[in-house]
Order: sequence, then structure tokens, then C-alpha cells
Amino acid sequence: MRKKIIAGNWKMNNDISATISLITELKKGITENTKATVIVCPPFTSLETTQTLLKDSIIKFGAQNMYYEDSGAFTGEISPLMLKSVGCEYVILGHSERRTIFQESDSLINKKIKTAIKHELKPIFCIGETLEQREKGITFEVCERQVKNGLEGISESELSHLIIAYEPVWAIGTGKTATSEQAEEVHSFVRKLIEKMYSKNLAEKIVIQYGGSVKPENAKELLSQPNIDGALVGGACLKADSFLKIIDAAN
Ligand SMILES: O=C(CO)COP(=O)(O)O
Repeated sequence: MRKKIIAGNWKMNNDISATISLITELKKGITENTKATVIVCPPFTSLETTQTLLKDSIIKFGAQNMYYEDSGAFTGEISPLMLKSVGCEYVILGHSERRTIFQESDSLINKKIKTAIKHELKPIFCIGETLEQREKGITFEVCERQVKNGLEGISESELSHLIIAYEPVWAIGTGKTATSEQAEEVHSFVRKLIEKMYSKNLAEKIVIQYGGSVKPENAKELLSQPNIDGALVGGACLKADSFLKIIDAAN
């Protein structure tokens, strides 16, 4: 049985004081009885505060992006070593907002995934089709290309901690959720693809999260699908109350 993993992608939200309030609230609601693994991904500027606040907590945390070099003349970038130095365990890579707004390519994402793994950061590797691609009927093709290119040159043993997040771009921040059937269909396709590329063993173990307008009202239904192993939550993770309800839905 794969353990459910619920991650909150704060995106470009929350200054230090909002970080302190949100994490303080989450800590009250997440106890030893919480079955899912819970991850928060605040902005870079809040990571050190997050590390301090989560010192004795079961809540895990990560960053939303990183560059693939360790250091150097890369103005404005953050390295894996910097993330490690503030205690990050996870890093979101290949988010559709990075792909579209910041023109990140599959090959750049592949370099980032390789570097993250080398530094023992666990990637949350995002894939997903646009509305146009879905309407053209090329959802599987797009997801297959993103998975193959993103994981190129990475061995099975290196993937033991990688999480895949299927986030249909048309469902992100739009209030339009994929139906549980639409999501399950892609999750099942991706799991079979991992089996073809690697092994049945890895396919059975790998965690595939769904992301895109996950809310307390739809979380239970999505998380009850056999191939949906968790959620990557945007808007609804910014309020402790709604994020905790989604976490409860995984119990
Ligand atoms: O992009 C997302 C998480 O990474 C999803 O965002 P929303 O939950 O706001 O749609």
C-alpha cells in the first residue's frame, strides 16, 4: 500500500508573519493520528523560519524550485546546497508555471531532477497537459514525453524517492478539477509507463499525486482512486482549515 502524500505548494504567497501563522495552525491540526505524509513548500524567503517552526514536527517541507548548479554566477537562482542548508527534504520541479511563465524546458527540468537526486533532495516532478492539448486528444502523448524527457538518464534506484505530480494545466487555479475518472485515467497511464520504462516494482511503489483545484469538497473522491496517491494543493493550502480538511480526506 502506498502511503498518501499531501503537499501544499504555497507559490508566491506568504511573508514571514503569514508563514508563522499558517504553520502554527497546521501544527495544531496535524497529529500522530494523521495518516498521510504532509509536506509544505513555502517560498524561499520563508524556508529558514519553516525549518525552525517544524523542528519537532512530523510535517515535512520543501522548496518550489532550484537551479542545477551548486554555486556560481547565476543571479537570482537558488542552489540545491542552499536548500539543504535550510533543511529542505523536497523540491518541486517542472511545475507548469515554471514551464510556461519561465520557459523551462524538459531538458532543463531533467538537469534539475538529476541534481536534486545527487544532493538527496526528493523531487516532486510535475507533468500535465494544457487545455488545447487535451482537446486535441494528445494528453497521454504529452505526459509520456514529459516523463521520458524529465527522467532521461536516471536509473531506477535513483527514483526511489521521486514523486510524480500530475497537474493538468487547465485545472490549475481555475476551479475546474479533472473528474476523478479523468485523473485516474492519466495516473494509471503514467504508472504503466513507469513499468515499461523501469519495472513493475517501481511502478507499484512510485507515488503519483494529483494537482489542480483540489479542495476539501473534491479531495475524498480524488484520493479514493486506486492510482491517486496524494495531492499537490495550491490555493486551498493557504488556509489551514481547508488544507487540514484535505489532509483528513486522505485518512
Ligand atoms: O499548481 C498547483 C499546485 O502545484 C495547483 O494549484 P491550485 O490548487 O490552486 O489549482
